[in-house]
Amino acid sequence: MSSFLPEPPFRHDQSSRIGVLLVNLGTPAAPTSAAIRPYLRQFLSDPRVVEIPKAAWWIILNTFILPFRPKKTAVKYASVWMSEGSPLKVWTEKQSKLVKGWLGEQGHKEVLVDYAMRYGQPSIAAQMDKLKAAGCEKLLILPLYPQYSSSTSATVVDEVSRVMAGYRNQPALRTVRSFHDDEGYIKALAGRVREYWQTKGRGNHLLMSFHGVPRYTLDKGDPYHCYCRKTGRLLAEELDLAESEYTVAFQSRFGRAEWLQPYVTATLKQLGKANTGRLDVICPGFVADCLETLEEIAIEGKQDYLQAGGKDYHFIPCLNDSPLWIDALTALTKKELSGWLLTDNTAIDNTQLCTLSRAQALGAQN
Ligand SMILES: C=CC1=C(C)c2cc3[nH]c(cc4nc(cc5[nH]c(cc1n2)c(C)c5CCC(=O)O)C(CCC(=O)O)=C4C)c(C)c3C=C
Ligand SMILES: [Fe+2]
Ligand SMILES: [Fe+2]
Repeated sequence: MSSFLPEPPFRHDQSSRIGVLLVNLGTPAAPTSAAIRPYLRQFLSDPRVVEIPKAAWWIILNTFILPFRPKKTAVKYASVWMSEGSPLKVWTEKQSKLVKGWLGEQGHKEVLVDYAMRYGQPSIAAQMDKLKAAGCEKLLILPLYPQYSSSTSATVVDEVSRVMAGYRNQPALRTVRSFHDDEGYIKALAGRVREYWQTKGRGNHLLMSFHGVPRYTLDKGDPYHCYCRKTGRLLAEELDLAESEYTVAFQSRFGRAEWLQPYVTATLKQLGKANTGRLDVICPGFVADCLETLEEIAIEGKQDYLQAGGKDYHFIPCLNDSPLWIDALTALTKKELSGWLLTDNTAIDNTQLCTLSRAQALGAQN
């Protein structure tokens, strides 16, 4: 028997559309251990995320992590939960609505934009099905991780490929690999910092905190570390910062293995002890605020810094729905859709010119 899914009958009257799927990591449906456990199980069972032999990891996960971690994390999630839900979901959903609206305003009504989560809901499979059912024969997958890594963007592509493999009527597919040095993204980050400085004053030092990954992934050729460093350098250049005015560090270490260094906790203690005075902190690797920025950096990070002797600590919010970022994300989407958009000038003009001159030529013959 065929393993390919049945498709609805081909519709001759439906015009072809383009689907854009923004994909973020995922988040539990509620700040409770009951909701966190299945989310963590799915997330931490991904071999791209934890590269330990399957059987050994299964025992560790089910004996030492899943029975305890959800309860501890629930308290942290509760401290940052918004009235509309998890911050990661709230901001990601808003970003997809804004990009759809801004593309529509620019005349690209054939483009449908939605979002999915790699772990939890809405799933990549459900959202790809939805876009396909709405007539999308072309699909752009945009993982909302500026810095490519095997544990982020690649696992999104794995899941998209798995879903594609079940389709009889596959859409054309494009994926965005990394946008760590995209001009619009860097300018949006710089704009976020400048806007903060204008309203709240400016600190003596800027800490750029990126999510960490295990050190062995760098040794095995994952470019994530280099991409984070490059984003940091470009942001510093855009803000005219000297090397002594900023630090790049890595947060959210998980487990006992070595992760990318310097660790953010050690850096905060060092900066606090060194009489830095006021410290500003931004998380450029997260385009939406989430547990890791609002709890780990804005709350815990502040405690670490002040306890070490730091005087004043300011967390600069992530890009979220800032207009410069929505502009950048819309521009990035359009760049990646180049040649697909109906109003793509070069493509349309060429066809029209060609059709016109051919029609004229035929007209001249008759
Ligand atoms: C921004 C990129 C991210 C990378 C790289 C990343 C790697 C990575 N993460 C873990 C373990 C956990 N991460 C958790 C939360 C979390 N991680 C990211 C992003 C990256 N992770 C985000 C956006 C979030 C927040 C989700 C939210 O709901 O707000 C968690 C869950 C929280 C907790 O229990 O601490 C874990 C666990 C590993 C092992 C890893 C390795 C490559
Ligand atoms: Fe590097
Ligand atoms: Fe993480």
